[in-house]
Amino acid sequence: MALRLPAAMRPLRPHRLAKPSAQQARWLATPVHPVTQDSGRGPTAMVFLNMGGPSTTDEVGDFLSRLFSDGDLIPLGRLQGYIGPLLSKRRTPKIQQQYAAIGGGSPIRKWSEHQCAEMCKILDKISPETAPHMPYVAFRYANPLTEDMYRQMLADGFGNGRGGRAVAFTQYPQYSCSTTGSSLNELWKWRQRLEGKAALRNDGTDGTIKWSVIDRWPTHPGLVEAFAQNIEAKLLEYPEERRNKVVLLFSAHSLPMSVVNRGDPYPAEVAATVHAVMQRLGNANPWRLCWQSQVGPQPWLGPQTSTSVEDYIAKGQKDLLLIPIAFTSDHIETLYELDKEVIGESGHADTVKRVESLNGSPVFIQALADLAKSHLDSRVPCSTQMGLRCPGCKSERCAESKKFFASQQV
Ligand SMILES: C=CC1=C(C)c2cc3[nH]c(cc4nc(cc5[nH]c(cc1n2)c(C)c5CCC(=O)O)C(CCC(=O)O)=C4C)c(C)c3C=C
Ligand code: FES
Ligand SMILES: [Fe+2]
Repeated sequence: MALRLPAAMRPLRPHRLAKPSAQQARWLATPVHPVTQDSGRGPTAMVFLNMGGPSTTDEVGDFLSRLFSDGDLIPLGRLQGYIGPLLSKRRTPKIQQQYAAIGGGSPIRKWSEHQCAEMCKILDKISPETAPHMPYVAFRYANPLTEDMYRQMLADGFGNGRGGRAVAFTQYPQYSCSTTGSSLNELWKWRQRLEGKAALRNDGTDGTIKWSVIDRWPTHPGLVEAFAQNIEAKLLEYPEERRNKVVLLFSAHSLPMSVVNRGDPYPAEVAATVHAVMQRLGNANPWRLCWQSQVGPQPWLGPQTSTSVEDYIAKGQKDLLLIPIAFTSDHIETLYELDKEVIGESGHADTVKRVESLNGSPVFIQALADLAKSHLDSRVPCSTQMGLRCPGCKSERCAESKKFFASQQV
C-alpha cells in the first residue's frame, strides 16, 4: 500500500518558476531574510490566480473532480461530496477528447508562468523599492495548486515570523464570485491552515504574510489596448471594402442565471471591457456581446455564441470576428469550442474568424506590470467593490475571506 505522507512532509512540487533573475536569485540565496515589516519595501511575491487547466489528458480527471467539488462554482450543498465526483467522472472522457484535440493539454500553465515571470522582470525595473518581485502561480483546479504555491512561498522565506508582502493578482480581468471569488476563498483557506496558528492579529504585523489583492481590472487602459491591437490585426485579414462592416462578436464564458440573479458583478464588468475596447476602436464596427460554454441543464445567460453565429449567418452576415474577452490566454474554449466547433462547423471558416488570445503579447505583459505598479504604490488591500457581498450571497466563506483581505494593512 502506498504511504501518504502528512501534507507538511510531502516534497514540494518543483513549482517556483524557472530561472530566477539575478536579483531574485540573490534574495533566494540569502539564508535568513531580514524581517520585512515595512511593506513598502521588497521582496514582494506576485501571485497569479487562475483556474488552471490539465497540462496532459491524464490530468483531466483530477481537474474536473476538483472543479465539481468547488461549492463556490457549482453549489451542490451537502451532496457536493457525492454528486461532484459522479458528474466529473461522467464528463471526463468527453473533455479528455477535447484536450487531446488541442494538442494534449491546456496551455494555461505555460502562458501564466511566462506572463508572471516577464511581468516581475519589468516590475524589478519600474518599482525597485518593492524588488525583488518573486513570481508564483496558484491554480484553483490544476497544478500548481494554491496549497503548493503557499508552501513554496513559506519555503522561500515569506511569512514564518519574517513577514513579507504578497499580491494576489487575479488573472480574470472581470470579477465573478465563481472565479476570482473562488480562488480568493481558497487562498484564504490555505492561509488560515498554514499561517493561522502563527497569526496573532490577523493583519500581518505578527510576521505572517501581508496580502493585498488586485481583484478586478476590466477597463485597465493597457488591457484595452492589448485587446484592441489584436482586433485591429485580425481585421486586416478582411478585404478593405468589407472591413468596417465585419460584426465584432465579443464572447465571454457564460454564467448560470442563478449566479447572475444572486447579483454577481461579472456580466456588468465584461460589458465594461467591451465598451472600453469599442471606444478605443472608435466604434468603427457593429458589435454584440454573447456568452459561451454553458454546462448542464439549468438556464444560463445568453445569447449563446454558437447560436449567435448561426443566426447571423442565416441573416446573411458572414463576416464575423469572434473576440474572447474574459480570458487572457488560450484554453479549451478558444482552441476547441470556438476554433473547432463554432468556426469549424459554421461552413464559413474563411469569413468567420477569431482574434488571437493575449498569451505572450508584450503590450499585455507591460499592462500587467503597470497595473501591479499602481497597486503597489497605492498600498490599498483591495478594491472598494471587493468589500461588498452579492445581495443574494449566503456563503460564510465569502464573508470571512472578504473580511480578512479587506483588513490587511499594507
Ligand atoms: C471568466 C471565465 C469563466 C467563468 C465566469 C466560468 C464560470 C463557470 N464555469 C463553470 C463550469 C465549467 N467550466 C469549465 C471550464 C472552464 N471554465 C473557464 C472559465 C470560466 N468559467 C475556462 C477557461 C475553462 C477551461 C479551462 C482550460 O481549458 O484550461 C468546466 C470544465 C470543462 C467542461 O466540463 O466543459 C466546467 C464544468 C460554471 C458552472 C461556471 C459558473 C458558475
Ligand atoms: S456569492 Fe458573491 S459575495 Fe458571496
Ligand atoms: Fe467555466
